[in-house]
Amino acid sequence: MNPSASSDASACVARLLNRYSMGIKHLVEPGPSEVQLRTIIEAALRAPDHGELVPFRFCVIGGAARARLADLFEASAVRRGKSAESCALERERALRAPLLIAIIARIDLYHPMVPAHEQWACVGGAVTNILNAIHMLGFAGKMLSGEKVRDAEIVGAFCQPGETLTGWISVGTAAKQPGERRAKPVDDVLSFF
Ligand SMILES: Cc1cc2nc3c(=O)[nH]c(=O)nc-3n(C[C@H](O)[C@H](O)[C@H](O)COP(=O)(O)O)c2cc1C
Repeated sequence: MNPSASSDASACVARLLNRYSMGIKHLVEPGPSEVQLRTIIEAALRAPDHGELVPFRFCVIGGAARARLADLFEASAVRRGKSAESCALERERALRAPLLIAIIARIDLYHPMVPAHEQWACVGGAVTNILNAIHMLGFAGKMLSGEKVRDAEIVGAFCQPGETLTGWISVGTAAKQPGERRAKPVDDVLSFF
């Protein structure tokens, strides 16, 4: 550790190492306030962004707007021939958490300097920063996508031409402790050149 790092900074990193996704059925009120939401989006904007392209934008669905999203999710499941049970579950995916953040990628496939994979890396960084900020503010969340991100009607509700609907981060307060997680050893991914 850098000797100039404060004990506060160490505590922050320790907290980051405890970040986990929480299933939507365990996300309850309260969700973040508007001020907290803006902080969360500021964190997203700190993702490493080659060329400062900001290859993403966000659309928040909270309160009564979730019912409109539930209608969209359900109609998509019906179109895909899902069972009544699956269709009901799709409604729940929109209604359970206090708030959802749609992640909309804006990838410039023909950018002369920044290839698409670098822009996607930035989108991933934004998603991670959102999840970390949610966690650091005492909330919990989970990113979900599924087949419906490719449903033309749902895509049309969120995206302009050329944009990609990446999924939704559900956000709320965790109603339970996280379950046991599979260990991911550092040595499996770390080498020195
Ligand atoms: C773009 C993206 C889409 C995802 N879509 C789904 C999904 O549709 N269903 C799912 O179970 N997990 C999905 N995940 C994974 C979960 O959000 C979560 O990361 C995973 O369950 C591991 O949990 P952890 O974040 O606690 O490590 C997605 C993750 C990302 C980044």
